[in-house]
Amino acid sequence: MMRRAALRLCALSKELLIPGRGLTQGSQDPGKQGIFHIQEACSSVHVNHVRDKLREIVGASTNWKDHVKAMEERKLLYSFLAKSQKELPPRRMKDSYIEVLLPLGSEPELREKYLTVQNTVRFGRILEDLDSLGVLVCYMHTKNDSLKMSPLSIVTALVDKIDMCKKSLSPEQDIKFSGHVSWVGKSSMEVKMKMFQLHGNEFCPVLDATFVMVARDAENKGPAFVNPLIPGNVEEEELFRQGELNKGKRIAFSSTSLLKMAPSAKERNTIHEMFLSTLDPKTISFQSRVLPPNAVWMESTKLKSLEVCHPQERNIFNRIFGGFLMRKAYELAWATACNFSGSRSFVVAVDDIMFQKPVEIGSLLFLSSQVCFTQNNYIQVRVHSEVASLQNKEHMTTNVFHFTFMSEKEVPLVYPKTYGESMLYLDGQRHFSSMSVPVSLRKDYRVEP
Ligand SMILES: CCCCCCCCCCCCCC(=O)SCCNC(=O)CCNC(=O)[C@H](O)C(C)(C)COP(=O)(O)OP(=O)(O)OC[C@H]1O[C@@H](n2cnc3c(N)ncnc32)[C@H](O)[C@@H]1OP(=O)(O)O
Repeated sequence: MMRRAALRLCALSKELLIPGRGLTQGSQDPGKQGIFHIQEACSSVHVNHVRDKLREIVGASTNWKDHVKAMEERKLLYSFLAKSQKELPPRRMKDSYIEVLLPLGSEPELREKYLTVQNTVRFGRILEDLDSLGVLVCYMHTKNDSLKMSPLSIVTALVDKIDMCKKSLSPEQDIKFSGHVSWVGKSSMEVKMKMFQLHGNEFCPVLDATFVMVARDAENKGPAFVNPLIPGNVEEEELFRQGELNKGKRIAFSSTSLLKMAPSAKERNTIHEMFLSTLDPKTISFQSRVLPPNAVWMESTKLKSLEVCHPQERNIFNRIFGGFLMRKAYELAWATACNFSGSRSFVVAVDDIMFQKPVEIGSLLFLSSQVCFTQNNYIQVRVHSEVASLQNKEHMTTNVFHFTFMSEKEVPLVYPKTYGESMLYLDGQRHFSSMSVPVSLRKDYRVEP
């Protein structure tokens, strides 16, 4: 079995290609828009093949009943892990570059899975595809042709950001994803991905995403070294430098987290002013609170859901697939935004989704969503996810998700009542301010769950 998987891994890059579905469609050629020009990348992987390929690369079982045996086989791969990063051959960005085709236009039978009732594309499904693509990109970067199967378990650690561009997503036009590793640390890899949709004869950009993936040992128990990355030209050097900066920004963002540090003087002032504006002028008391006009209490915006994590939603390492977690959190966030605004809401940005702990199969997944900040038409929604097992009722946080939506009409302000909610408000404001897509871009743009 290991030998078979090895051969498949070696042949991966060639085999994945679909002849005739190349980069050459349209003048907005994603390869040419990208950082490097890839002569040989003239074909795309079909979206349906991505997961199968991932399964083959790590030798994951196709049936749940075989998962223990498959994991036993992976234990034999420990000896293939590098003892240091220096042992591993450096890679270029083009080595990990992949394109994936989601042929919604040319293969209508694919559409059902991606369709919303408003005849747009389900963003939750796109999140799943991005997650799988990100992992496949990393396996391309770390590919070792002499090995039977990859000794690495590559997991999603962070969705750094996803920015939507202005084009609407039609369920009747082909979509293309591209991605490559843009920065590496010792065991972590930053992956940049783009998404394009066919408009007329051109593939036009619709989304930019940056994920961080982490390589772990064969059983996903500890970190594992990944191949160094050597930038090949000035543009790639800039991308690499940006990756380094992103790491620095993440550390800075986390060290000033409101879980660790008090809010800034300006933020404290904001909260105090909000507090004062909710005091009932008729009673001289800190206790009697009334809402100002056109405002709602933050606590009344909450929505919750529960998922039972069945084996069907497993990833290649027999934990719950990160894309599934994102889709579920996104759909709850979207419902929260629509419920709050009373109108349709469209996702604008996703940022800083940290996968703190793996979710075990069989867990109960509790999602809790609330609006934590608003401005004009914008709604910042935070989803907190916790797991508990049937045996052990203790809840453990696994993820915190941040989504920015735009509503069709102006939305009320949200007011925190407690100190904890005030921190949620400020955290939401920080995430909203870090959004990089210019507000003016979003006119004709519709993406839904
Ligand atoms: C089988 C049939 C099904 C087939 C279908 C399946 C679909 C396909 C599925 C495909 C698969 C889809 C994929 C899935 O479904 S993966 C499932 C979703 N993800 C997870 O479950 C991951 C959960 N989290 C963890 O396990 C840990 O927190 C990890 C492992 C992430 C870190 O653990 P820990 O903190 O103990 O690690 P460390 O201290 O040793 O650091 C190691 C490195 O990691 C870097 N780092 C850490 N955190 C972050 C962060 N937040 N941002 C940026 N970087 C971060 C850190 O800087 C360091 O880098 P470097 O200095 O070494 O470079």
